[in-house]
Amino acid sequence: MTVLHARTEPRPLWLGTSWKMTKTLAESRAYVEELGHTVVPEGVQAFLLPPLTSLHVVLDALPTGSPVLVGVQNAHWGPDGPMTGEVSMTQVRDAGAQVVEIGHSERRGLLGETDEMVAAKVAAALDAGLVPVLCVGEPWSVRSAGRADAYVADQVRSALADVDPDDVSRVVVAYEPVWAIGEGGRAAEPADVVGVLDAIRGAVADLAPGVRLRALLYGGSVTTENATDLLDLDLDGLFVGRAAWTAAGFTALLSLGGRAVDRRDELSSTHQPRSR
Ligand SMILES: O=C[C@H](O)COP(=O)(O)O
Repeated sequence: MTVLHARTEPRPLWLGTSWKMTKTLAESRAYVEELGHTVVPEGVQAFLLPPLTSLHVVLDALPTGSPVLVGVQNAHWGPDGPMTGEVSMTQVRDAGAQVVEIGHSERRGLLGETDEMVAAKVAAALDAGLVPVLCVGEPWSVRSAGRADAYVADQVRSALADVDPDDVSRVVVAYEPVWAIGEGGRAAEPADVVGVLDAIRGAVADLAPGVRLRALLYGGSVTTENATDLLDLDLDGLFVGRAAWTAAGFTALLSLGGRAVDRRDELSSTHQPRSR
């Protein structure tokens, strides 16, 4: 069962995709050219996170004035300098990125990214004027032990430890349970998600009383089949992998996002106090 929530103006519904380690330059250009014909529904904030190699192609191929935000899937926390193979937040900003993904579970689990590195990256992203999309989420062992809420709240507290409370409103958090991501993952049921979203909001309230995140998203095996139920939860959007790796897939999800915005707006208007 899902519970529909009114949209609180002017908060948009975010719908974004990371292409992870897929797509050549030609494939990236073809995707964006196809997407170029899509009108992003009003009230939806779309974002694309191509591989770093395709950043420029994506920026070039988007129509002038496109509302789609473009970013990268990772950057280093340090200043420019001797760090072979890495790129800094300043460098990706200079290359045109507006958004940077931080702390995806594939990087934490497979590439040794620690909570400390994640926290340093969030602070560095904000310093560079980027929108950090901070990924958090529990492995199945933690979920099955009934500790998902506490585990994810700890990840959020740790990642935002070095952030000025006022800047918490510039951070997007994506709740992505590790067991829900990628091939072999299974999408979380709405009931799996709500408690963790509340725990994230609770952790943010402890760190920055009265401050709301820029957006709180869900990600992990999102498809056109489950997006509507997920978008009827009290969250600000979805972060999608495979289902948006074609322009047609992303377009279909944007359209579902537009319908979710309409439902939220309708609900808001029916809850307006009557004028006297
Ligand atoms: O970056 C997106 C998430 O990791 C979800 O990926 P997925 O939708 O392919 O499960």
